[in-house]
Amino acid sequence: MSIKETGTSTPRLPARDTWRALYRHFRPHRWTVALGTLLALVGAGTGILQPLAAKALVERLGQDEPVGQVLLALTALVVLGTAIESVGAYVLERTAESVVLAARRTLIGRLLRLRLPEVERTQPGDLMSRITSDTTLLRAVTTDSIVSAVTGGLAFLATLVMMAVMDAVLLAVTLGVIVLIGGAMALVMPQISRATRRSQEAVAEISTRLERVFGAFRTVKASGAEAREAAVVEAAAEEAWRQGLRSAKWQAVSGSSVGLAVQVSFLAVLGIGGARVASGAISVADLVAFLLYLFYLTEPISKLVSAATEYQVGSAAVARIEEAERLAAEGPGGVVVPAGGGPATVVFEDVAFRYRDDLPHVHHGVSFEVPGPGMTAFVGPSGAGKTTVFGLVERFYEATGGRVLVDGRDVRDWPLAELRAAIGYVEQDAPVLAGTLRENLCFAAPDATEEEIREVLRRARLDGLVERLPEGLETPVGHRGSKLSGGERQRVAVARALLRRPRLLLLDEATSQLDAVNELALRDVVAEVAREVTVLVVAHRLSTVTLADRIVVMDAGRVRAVGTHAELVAADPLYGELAATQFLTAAPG
Ligand SMILES: Nc1ncnc2c1ncn2[C@@H]1O[C@H](COP(=O)(O)OP(=O)(O)OP(=O)(O)O)[C@@H](O)[C@H]1O
Repeated sequence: MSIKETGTSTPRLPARDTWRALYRHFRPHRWTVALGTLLALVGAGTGILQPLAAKALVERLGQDEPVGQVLLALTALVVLGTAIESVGAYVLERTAESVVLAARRTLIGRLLRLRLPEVERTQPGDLMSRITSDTTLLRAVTTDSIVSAVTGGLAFLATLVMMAVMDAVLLAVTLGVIVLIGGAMALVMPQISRATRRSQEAVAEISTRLERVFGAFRTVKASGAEAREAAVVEAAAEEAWRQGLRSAKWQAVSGSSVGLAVQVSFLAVLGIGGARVASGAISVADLVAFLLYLFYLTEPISKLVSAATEYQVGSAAVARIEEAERLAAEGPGGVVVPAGGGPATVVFEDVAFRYRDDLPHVHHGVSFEVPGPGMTAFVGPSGAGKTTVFGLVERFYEATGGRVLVDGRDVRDWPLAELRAAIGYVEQDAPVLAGTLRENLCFAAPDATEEEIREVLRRARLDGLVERLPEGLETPVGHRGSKLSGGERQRVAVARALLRRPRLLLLDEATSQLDAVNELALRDVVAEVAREVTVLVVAHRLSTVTLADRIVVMDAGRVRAVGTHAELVAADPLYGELAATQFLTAAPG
């Protein structure tokens, strides 16, 4: 698998897998594509009948016979042919759109359920471009190219039969030339696929880079990095352009090779056919008819070549789509109504954990017990593994050793959605999503009533803010809540978690200081909640831990002491040292 943290090079799928993957996208639409193909054939058939009708019309005119009926038939043929062709074109376009929609649906469903470690080793911009850009390349290969292959293939075979009837020797000459030039084209085709793949990777790189810039726009500006970042995005855009040109060049080569095949065949047939006419093997009329058929071959061969070209483009896209679909995802989620019940218990039994196989362990046998309710604070130097505890409780990651128990049940045995429904989680940097304040509050509890929202706003001391905002709860908060202050964002995140009515609240305290009034207010809210609910806080401030019923002191991936503030000040030198600074996050010791 190669959707990497840096670079997005996609491996080429083996030909059999490409076929299988493309067929999977095409299969649900096979009957509509068949209908589209049939309509295209019928449309072409009425086209062939039109000259016959025109001929009949002219003959009747010459013989002074009534032409009303023939004229009517001719008009009907023209109208019918046009109508059938447009219906056929619509059916195919519609199918193409449906193929893209189905591929997008599958990818969206999959990517939104990705496991966290998978997301962390990929680039969001790259994943997004697989949904938006790569899927569109499936359009042609699952519809137009099939119609071209079928209609072109049939016309090609029919013409060959006619040519065989005329003269088998000249047919062999023609086929010889076509096979030669076809062989040369087989070498060109993979170039189109490679260029398309690289072009798509460059497009993904543009998304990735832009995502990085807009994700930290203030920092980009403050660092004066606009020009440097623009240059990198432009370089990716230029690479997409370069690869687009490469693909166009190879497509032009393959397109012109059709003309070349026919021209060379023409000369070969003319030479050999002339000799056969001279020897009396065939007549001049046969030779002329054969040459006419030869030129008639141009269109079907063009269709076959364009089908093969579209296949190459599609195979590049399908490789990138397949790759994203194979990333590890969690089971189906869905909104689970919290089962209710009392405060949860949390137990860590000798938990060992590392984020990746190639990284050192972050937890080396972490053990503690949290009987609900009440507040348990986790303190320790930065990087000690406190936030990681929350990641394991939520089962964003799985322990590599030991057990994590919630309510006495291993988190691996919980239905995931049910486990998470029991938990309210406030991340350290309190993410707020683009959208309105109401959408943010109800994000974890879509069915919350107005009364519940009002109550939670009051508890999180957000009621004043809502009154001040011009559109109240319906005010948009900007990308990542950029229109709110840091403290407001934090309180929105707490309110959101509370609205979920959790049995277990995980609160990762922000390292930045809230203003004194808000800090006290938030502390009171958490203390109040802790009376009924199990609250785990990664604490960075002394004011938080003094309220805690239990403090877990962590250091370098181990629990070094558990106790109350008074007990730990007396018994644990590291805690004593941290507490003396008032601010509980020290540099790793
Ligand atoms: N997603 C991740 N992938 C790889 N390593 C990670 C990841 N998250 C954290 N780490 C590493 O794991 C270690 C523990 O991180 P953790 O966030 O649990 O520390 P912490 O005790 O909460 O620190 P702080 O108080 O600074 O928030 C750190 O060394 C960190 O670099």
